[in-house]
Amino acid sequence: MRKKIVAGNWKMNKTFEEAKALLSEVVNMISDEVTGDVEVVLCPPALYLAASRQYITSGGKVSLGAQNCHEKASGAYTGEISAPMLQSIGVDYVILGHSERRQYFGETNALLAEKVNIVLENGLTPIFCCGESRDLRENGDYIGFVKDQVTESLFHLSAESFAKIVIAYEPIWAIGTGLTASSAQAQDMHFELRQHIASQYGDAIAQDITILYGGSANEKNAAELFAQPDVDGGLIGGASLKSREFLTVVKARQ
Ligand SMILES: O=C(CO)COP(=O)(O)O
Repeated sequence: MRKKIVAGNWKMNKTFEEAKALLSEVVNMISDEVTGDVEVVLCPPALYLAASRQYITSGGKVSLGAQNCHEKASGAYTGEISAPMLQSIGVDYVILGHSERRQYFGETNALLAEKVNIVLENGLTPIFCCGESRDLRENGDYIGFVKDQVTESLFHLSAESFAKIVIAYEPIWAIGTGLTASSAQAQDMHFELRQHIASQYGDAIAQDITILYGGSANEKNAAELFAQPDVDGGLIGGASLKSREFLTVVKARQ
C-alpha cells in the first residue's frame, strides 16, 4: 500500500511568530478533523525546525520536513545545514531538488544524488522533486527530461534504499503561477514515472513508491488531482500558508 502524503512547503515565508501560529493551527485542525490515513509533512524554514518539533507529537499524523540540506555530513561550509543536524532535532523528511534550488542555486542531478545519499544515510526520507520547464513541455521531450532527472539522481540506489524515497513531480510552469497541470497531465507523468521505476526496480517497488504532485495545487483542484490513480498526494506551496485552505487540501487526500 502506497503512503498518501500531503506536504506543505512554506518556502521562505513567515516570521517566527507567524510560523508558530500557523503550526499550532494546522496541527490542531488535523488532530480534530482529519480521520483518514494521510500523512501531513510540514516544511517550515530551517531556522524554525527545532521549535516546530515541539508542536508535533511523534507517531501522529504530522511529520516535520526540511526544505534542503547540504551534501556533506559536517565541515567548513559556512551557512549550511547538514542531514545529521536535521536528524538530531527530529526532522523526518527533506525536500531535495526543488526547481527553485535547481534554478537559483545551481543544483544538478549529480549533486542531488549526493544529497539523496546523505539524507538516507541519516535515516531521513528524501522528497525528491523533478519537473520540466514550460519551454520543454511545449517544444521538447519533457517526459524523457523528467525521467533523466530521476535516473541521474536516484537510480544508483539499491532497491532497498530506493523504496524509501518519495518523489514529487512539480512542473516548473505550474509552480506559483496559478497554472495547475490538469489532472490528466499529472496522471500521465506519474504513470510514466512509475513505468520508468518499474524498468529499473521492478513492478512491486514501482507500485509502492509515493509520487506527489506539486504546482498550484489548492483547495479547488486538489480533489480532482488526488483522484488520479497514480497521484498519491501533493507538495503544496502557496496553499500551505493558510491553515484552513491547507486543511481542505489535506482532507481531499484523506
Ligand atoms: O513549489 C511548490 C511546492 O514545493 C508548489 O508551489 P505552489 O503550490 O505555490 O505553486
